[in-house]
Amino acid sequence: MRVHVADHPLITHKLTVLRDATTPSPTFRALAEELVTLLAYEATRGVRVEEVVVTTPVAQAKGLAISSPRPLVVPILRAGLGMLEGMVKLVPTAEVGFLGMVRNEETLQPDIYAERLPDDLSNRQCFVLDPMLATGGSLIAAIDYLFARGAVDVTCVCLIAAPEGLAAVEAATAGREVTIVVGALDEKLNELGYIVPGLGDAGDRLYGTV
Ligand SMILES: O=P(O)(O)OC[C@H]1O[C@H](OP(=O)(O)OP(=O)(O)O)[C@H](O)[C@@H]1O
Ligand SMILES: O=c1cc[nH]c(=O)[nH]1
Ligand SMILES: [Mg+2]
Repeated sequence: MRVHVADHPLITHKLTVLRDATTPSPTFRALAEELVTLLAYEATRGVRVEEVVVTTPVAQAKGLAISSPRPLVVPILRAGLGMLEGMVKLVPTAEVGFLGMVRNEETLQPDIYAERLPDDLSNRQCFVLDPMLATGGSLIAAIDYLFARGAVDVTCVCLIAAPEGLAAVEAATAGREVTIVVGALDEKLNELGYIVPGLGDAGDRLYGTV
């Protein structure tokens, strides 16, 4: 598994405002979107492309175009939806599929409650969006789901990860083509399974349920 922890002052600055408990939902949503666009730059480093030639007003120029089949972007509902616009801004031709997952707050086990994905993901590059990688249970279930459908490689874009969750994803996906791009690697999980210091419940903060 390849892990890239973003080390850029702009990303850390935006994450700092996001973490602040006094940041209201509208600002939180705007920042989450901006952060994804910055992280997507790194996450799409390995996007499959093919050589093309275009005619400029002066001459022919060799260039690159995203190749077929198009990348598939999969936000994990609910919180991952707050990252979708930022990602498709950068890759407007991507197809979008959805996975709805909720973590049982007592057992911390993920449950898939909705799915809208192409049936066949063979030969597809998938980009999973979920702001929080805590125990890793949700991301592991999402990655397993995509590989079971035929995906060939999965890149996950997260805003904040806990070391415990990252290690769990690494152990569960050994031998498969998985990349994690994350804005910050935090200290630990607390006894409730929340990332410390983290930013609280990303879904609640995005959608104003607290
Ligand atoms: O790594 P894990 O321990 O599995 O936790 C991370 C998951 O928890 C949050 O979703 P949540 O279940 O709160 O659903 P929501 O997005 O609807 O709030 C988050 O968006 C991840 O999907
Ligand atoms: O810290 C956490 C852990 C799981 N889900 C969240 O939204 N935040
Ligand atoms: Mg939540």
